Amino acid sequence: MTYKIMVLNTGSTSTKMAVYFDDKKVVQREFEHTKEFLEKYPYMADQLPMRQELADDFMREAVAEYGAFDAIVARGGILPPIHAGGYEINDVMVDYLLNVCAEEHASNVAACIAFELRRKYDIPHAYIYDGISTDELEPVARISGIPDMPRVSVTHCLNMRATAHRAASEMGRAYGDCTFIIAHLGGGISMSLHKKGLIVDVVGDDEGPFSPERAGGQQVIQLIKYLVRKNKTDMRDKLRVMRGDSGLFGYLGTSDARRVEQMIAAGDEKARLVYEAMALQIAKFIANLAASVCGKADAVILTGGLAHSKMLTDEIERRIGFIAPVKLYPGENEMESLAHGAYRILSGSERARVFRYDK
Ligand SMILES: Nc1ncnc2c1ncn2[C@@H]1O[C@H](COP(=O)(O)OP(=O)(O)OP(=O)(O)O)[C@@H](O)[C@H]1O
Ligand SMILES: CCCC(=O)O
Repeated sequence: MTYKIMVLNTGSTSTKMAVYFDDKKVVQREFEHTKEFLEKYPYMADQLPMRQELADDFMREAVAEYGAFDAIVARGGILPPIHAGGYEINDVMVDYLLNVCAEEHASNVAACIAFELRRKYDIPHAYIYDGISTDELEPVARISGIPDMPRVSVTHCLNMRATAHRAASEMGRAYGDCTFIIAHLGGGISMSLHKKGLIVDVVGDDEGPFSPERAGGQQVIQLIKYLVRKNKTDMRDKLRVMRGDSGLFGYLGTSDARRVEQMIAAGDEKARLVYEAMALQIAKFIANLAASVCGKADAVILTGGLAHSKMLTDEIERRIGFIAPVKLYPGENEMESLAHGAYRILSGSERARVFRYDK
């Protein structure tokens, strides 16, 4: 039997959908949303009807072409801490994402759309997989310094965990036997430490290096003073400082690293300084995770779109090559990772969990 799987990924600048038969991609479509276009939606939830309509159109065409689907799988949003792997999307999860979650993130609407498509097209299952709030931190990694504000794990878990499995398999080893430090270098940057099959420590996108469009970790007192000075009053304004308006974009007016490299090649010294600073910060936070395992890692893995950049990866490797061999897995493979997760659940090698939330 062949499983038909619809994949849905709502990103900050696009809505991507794909049809998979088992673990093979049949077709993918990407709907781009420009920054200017999205400006008219004050909150992420406001984008729901627009993205829902796009997804519905694609779903309708896909059902007409391929018949009924067995599952739809969506990128998980900012949920309370969850386990790695798959969860069945239920009304509790949708209610949390729409009405409880205070943090804006493009992936928050994916599960809501998938739940509705499941109902409308009578699809037996709707899942999220390796959601961004996957949290397997060791107790020692939870201690933040503020007793009633423990560290949480919010990362590009989907790509990093899939990449860790791929690297282990290419090394002829079981994932659970490897220790990897993984850096997802995308529009946002986050990192994770994989040990004995668990993600035991992380560097979140708001505590690590700055990235093409995000601020990364800051000197906290300076940040508080800055937000007050700039009169950033509501949560959305504050979050835009952290995610969207900062990083390469804030300094150089572009979040496209390829453009930044062209600027450097043309002799732009500011672009060179900022790009070098980003590489240095990435290297420092990789070393930060190395401390958690006393430097005993099997590999440092660089993934995400920026891992295509030789200028950047060479500079990172120059600084942290002493920790472990550096492996490159450029790109983000999110659609494939979602589809493969759903396929493993449908074919019985993994089980989907039930999402619960106690108010
Ligand atoms: N060949 C390349 N050389 C240098 N940089 C590249 C290359 N290809 C992509 N990038 C850069 O990678 C970054 C985007 O990475 P990616 O596509 O993984 O991020 P995203 O999906 O937009 O965001 P996120 O990963 O936070 O969800 C951009 O800065 C882009 O310019
Ligand atoms: C760091 C949170 C994951 C994401 O932004 O995609």
